[in-house]
Formats: sequence, structure tokens, C-alpha cells
Amino acid sequence: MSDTSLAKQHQTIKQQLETFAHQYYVLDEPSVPDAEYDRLMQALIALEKQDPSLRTPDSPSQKVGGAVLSKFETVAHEIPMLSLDNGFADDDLLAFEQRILDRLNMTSEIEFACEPKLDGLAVSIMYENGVLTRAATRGDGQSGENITENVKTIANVPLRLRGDKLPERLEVRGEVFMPKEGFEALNAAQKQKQAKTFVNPRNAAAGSLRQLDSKITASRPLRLYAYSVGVIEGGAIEQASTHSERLEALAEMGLPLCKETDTVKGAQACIDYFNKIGRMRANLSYDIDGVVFKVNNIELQTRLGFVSKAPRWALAQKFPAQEEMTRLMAVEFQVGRTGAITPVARLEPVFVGGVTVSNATLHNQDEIERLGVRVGDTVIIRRAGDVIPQVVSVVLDKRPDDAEEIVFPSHCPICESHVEKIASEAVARCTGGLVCSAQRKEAIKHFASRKALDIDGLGDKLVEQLVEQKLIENPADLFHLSLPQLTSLDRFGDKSAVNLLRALDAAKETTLPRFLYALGIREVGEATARNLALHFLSLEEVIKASFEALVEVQDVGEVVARHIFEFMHEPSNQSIIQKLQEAGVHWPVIELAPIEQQPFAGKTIVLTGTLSQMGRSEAKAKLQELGAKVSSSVSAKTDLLIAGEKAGSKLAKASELGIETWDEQALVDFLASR
Ligand SMILES: NC(=O)c1ccc[n+]([C@@H]2O[C@H](COP(=O)([O-])OP(=O)(O)OC[C@H]3O[C@@H](n4cnc5c(N)ncnc54)[C@H](O)[C@@H]3O)[C@@H](O)[C@H]2O)c1
Ligand SMILES: [Zn+2]
Repeated sequence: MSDTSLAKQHQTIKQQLETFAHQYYVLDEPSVPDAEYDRLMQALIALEKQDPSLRTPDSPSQKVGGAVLSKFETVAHEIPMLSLDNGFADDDLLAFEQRILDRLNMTSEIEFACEPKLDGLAVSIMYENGVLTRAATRGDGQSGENITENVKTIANVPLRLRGDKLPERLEVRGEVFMPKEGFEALNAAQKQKQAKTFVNPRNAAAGSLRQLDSKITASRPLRLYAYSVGVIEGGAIEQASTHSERLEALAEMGLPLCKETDTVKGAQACIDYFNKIGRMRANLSYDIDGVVFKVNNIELQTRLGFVSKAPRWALAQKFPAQEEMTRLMAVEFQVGRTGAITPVARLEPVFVGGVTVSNATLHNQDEIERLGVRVGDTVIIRRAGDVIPQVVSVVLDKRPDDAEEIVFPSHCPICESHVEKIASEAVARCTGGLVCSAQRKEAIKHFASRKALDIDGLGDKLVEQLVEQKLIENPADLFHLSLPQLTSLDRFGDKSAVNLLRALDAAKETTLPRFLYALGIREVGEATARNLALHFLSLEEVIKASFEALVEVQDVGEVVARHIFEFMHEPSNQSIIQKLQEAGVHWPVIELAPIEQQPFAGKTIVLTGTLSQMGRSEAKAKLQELGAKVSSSVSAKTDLLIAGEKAGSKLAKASELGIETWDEQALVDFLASR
């Protein structure tokens, strides 16, 4: 390659690295994964090896990444805060040890301190006579930002050191990071508030620490692990001859250290340690992106010294990336067992987190909007441990002109029933509960269950078998099963078949509440089904009911009303309901006693405590049949409280308000007297 084309390439990569570094260190908002940044950096270093004249002092390979924001006061570091050389393969570690041995003219094994490489940001904390006086970010290595007030808010940072022989001045260096659990909680809270979420724990930590308002920092779950020292003047720590002794001295003074550190001899033991931490990685409470190996002996460290931006005595060995870039080729919509429609990203296969990933969930429409993602986009995929791969962000710079908006389907991709999306719920659902093959098995199991049509002998396993053998597609088909069809099933004898047909016949005679419950309308449980039946008295009226009329029904809120309305207005469901009636499913007409025979007409009754002679829902139903409105909380509008065993605050409130109260026996006697 000619010199000019090398220089051109170098220039291009350099500019890219500078842009990415600015986004990462200054804005705390990286646009590409670390792996991409690391690859570019390695490419830059390779070019500089070919032509050393390209290795100018302003090359990214020679500078500590980062900058000092002018919104903070600047702090000059007395001892520069450097970066670390990176290694990616076992050979890099072996070469690292060899370089050290050569330079020191030694042959014996070197002792290394081994430390997980925490994925947060470096801080310098100055203690003067044991008191925390100043804290700063690494910045460009020469000077950083004064973040004293923010660091003081971190829960495990001591404001005063412990012990008696304290140094006059001690600069502690360490990593501020956000534990995984805190990160998940913070992002969940941010989502709830519709505020910006963070791409990963490192960004969350950086964004939280570099706040002008330290109250915000205080509210974030940050932690510190100390991992080295800068300035040391006086104190017992001054006598330490190894890095690990220094860390022990820090711990004695009350500084928090990472528990998983170790010291080992020789590069092979380092490789073993690296593999061990790699296996632990997913289960650690904090994010790491590698292991840092440091020559343990301080005198040897001093003899080895530094290159432009990193010490010769340390190496950061990186783990395979957990974040990678790839292209979103298409979005497919999957229908779950309950009708939930989930968008799934089809990706150009990419190796991330130790496996090849070609699908990732996009969760729901809100998530698609939050990401602003389109088909054709380059996206960042994160796969940490066994957690399912996530799309964490879009690389907008790489969006092609023909990127297509993702359109959520208005109809179910499986059964073509219309899709329901309630504003208060994130999930969109297929409304074809009775016809959708994705929901078929669950719908029929529910239909046959004890509190629904109670079809004796039709258990979950049998439903699955019948559906898989294509003998039934929906609940109505159950009533057309024949003896030969049933006996053709595996391990299903004549006797069982006859019994099942008998049970099906018996189940045709049901009640309206059971039938409504059996339809499996979302969030319509037994109680709601009963309320619907008592309110409308006939199935036709429920089907015809407007949304407003549904909200009138006791205990039916807007969400449930919406579910019922959407279900009843889906033609495919109506057709199954009709088929069920044609097959002979029927119920007695509900006759409410005339109003003058409804002793509780217009009365509001509250049930509380444990009832021993009847279930709560049974009692409620009986009261409703007698005209009562059954409410769940006691107020001035309550006419009667029925208190079972262990009635608590509601009973107290009722007596305070002077509300008439019955015990369970009084209710039982009253019902018996009618
Ligand atoms: N995605 C992007 O656009 C982008 C841009 C710039 C940099 N980066 C990433 O940043 C990293 C390189 O930058 P860097 O110089 O900040 O870090 P580095 O990888 O050179 O390592 C030095 C840093 O490691 C940290 N560290 C964690 N545990 C440590 C320990 N036990 N001992 C000593 N140091 C420890 C400290 O913060 C220290 O400053 C790379 O991972 C790179 O991919 C990404
Ligand atoms: Zn469907």
C-alpha cells in the first residue's frame, strides 16, 4: 500500500475514533458498541506499525480518551491518570509477560495482581489527614472534572478514613459503577416516567456521576471499588511494597474493594484466572468487560515505567463483547398463547455474548417507538449471560435512505381477527380468542375447565391431543366429536370415549354466567361474568352492549369494558358463539325477583373478613340477586356491612360511621328465611 493511501486510511479511522470518543466520554452517549471502537483502534495501531510516522502525539492511540467539560471546575492531576493497554487473546497475555521479562532482564515468574475490569468510570479521591477533600474524573488524564459533591453522595465512599496512622495526603483511585440490579431498577423507573433510559450500566454510571445537581447523583445507585493509589504522603500505606498490600491498607482504612481479586504467578495462571472470571461474569452483581493484570511488585512497576498513555506493567484483557452491531432485516409479529402480539427483530446473524444471534425481541409498540428503529437500520444488540438478546439502540449515522417504518399489524397475522391495543397497556392483542390457532389450546382448555362449562374428563392433555390431531379447532367443535374419532386417539378406550361424549352432552346445559366466563374474554373472571349476566340478563344484550353500557356494570372498569366490547365485536368470535348455541349449548333464562321482592334494592353492601359457610363470591352473587350493589370499601354511602371472622379495619370504620353490621350467621339466617 502506498504511503498516501495509508495516511488517508489513518485519517479516516482517526476521525471516526474522535467522533466516537466524544460521544462516549463527553456526552456519555456512545453511538457504537465498544467492540466496534476497539476494532477501529486496533486497525489504527496496525497502520501506525506499518508507518510509524503516523503515530503523532495527537493520535487516539497516544491519548487518554476523555475530556474535561467546562461546566465543571477543572482539577489538575498531580500524577496523570492513564489508560491501559488492551489484550484480546491468550497470546496477548503471554507476549505481555515476555515483554516484561525481557525489559527487566529476568527469567523467574512474575507475580500479577488480577482484578475484574469494572465497567464504570475512573475517579480520583483525595483524603487529607483522613478527610475526603476532593474528587475528580480522569478527564484527559492530565486534568479532570471536580465532582467532589457528587462523589460524597455515593453510599460506600467513606467521608473520613478509619485508623490511627493515616497518611497526610492520600489519593485513592477506583471505579464508580452502577450494580446491575440498580441499573435495571433505574431504567424501569425512567421508562415509567417516560424519561431517557440508559444503554448500559457504564453509561448510566457516567451520566449519573457527571451531574451538576448532586441530588440527582445521590438518587442513583452508584458504588465505588478502589483499585489503586496516586499521591501517597505518610501513613502505613507508604511502607507497602506490593500493589496487593496497598489495597489491603486501603481496605483497613475503610475503602470498599472488589471481592473477586487475586494474585497469581506467571501468564498461564493469569489465563486461568481470566477464564474463571469469565465463567462468573454473568452472575456477578456488576458489569465487567475484562480483567486487569498488574505487576504486583511496586519496585518492578517503577522500573518498567510508562509509554505515552499507559503503564508497561499492566494489561486489560478483554472478554468477548456483549454488545455488537448488526442490521435489522425484518420484523415479524408473533402471536402468543394469550393473544399477545410480540414484534421480533430478524437480524443479520452476529456473534455476541458468546453465541450467534439472529433474532431479538422488540417487546411491543412502545419499545419500537422508544428506540425509533426502522427496518434496514443498523442496531446495537446486547446479550449478557443467558438473558435474551435485546436491541439497545439504533446507529442513526448508518440509517439507509430506504429504511422502512415498522407498521404494527391491525389484524392478527395468524387468524386475521382485529388487533386490540388499549392505551393503558403496552401489549397489543389478537381479539380472536375463540378462533386464533395461536390461542386455540388455551382457549379450549379454559372453556372446558371446572368453573366454565365443567366438561368432565376433558383435561389439558386431551385438549392438546385433540387440537394436534386436528379433530377440533374451537370450542364449538367439541360438540361434534364422534365415537370413532375419539377411539382413534392414542390410549383412549371405548369406555372413556362414551363417558366423554356423555359429559359433553351434559355440559350443554349451563348457566349464562358460566358461559360468559367460558368464552375466555380477557380479564373477565367468574365474578365479572356473573355481574354481566345479572346486569344484562341475556347473551344478546351483552353482545349488543355499547362501551358506555358495559362500564355501568358493577366492577367493570374501562379496560375490562374495552376487552368485552372488542371481543363481542369480532365477527369470528360471534360466529363461534352462534355455533355453540346451534350445537345445543343453552341456559335457563335469568329471572330476577320483581323489584318489590328485592330486599336489598338500592342498597350498598360491603363484605369483609373470612366467611366459613359460603365462599365470598357466592355470598356476593346472592346479595346481588337480591338487588344489592356490593362494594369493596366502607364509606358514608355503605348501608350494611357483613363481617366474617377476623374482620379488621373495615369493621372498625363501619362502627365509627355507625353503619349497621351483620355477622355471617345473620346473613345465612336471612337468606334461609326467604
Ligand atoms: N463505544 C464507543 O464509542 C467508545 C468510545 C470510546 C471508548 N470506548 C471504550 O472505552 C474503553 C477504552 O477506554 P479507557 O481508556 O476509558 O479504558 P481502558 O480500557 O483503557 O482501561 C482503563 C480504565 O479501566 C478502568 N478500570 C476498571 N477496573 C480497573 C482496575 N481494576 N484497575 C485499573 N483500571 C480499571 C478504569 O476506569 C481505567 O480508567 C474501551 O472499552 C472502549 O471500547 C468506547
Ligand atoms: Zn389471532
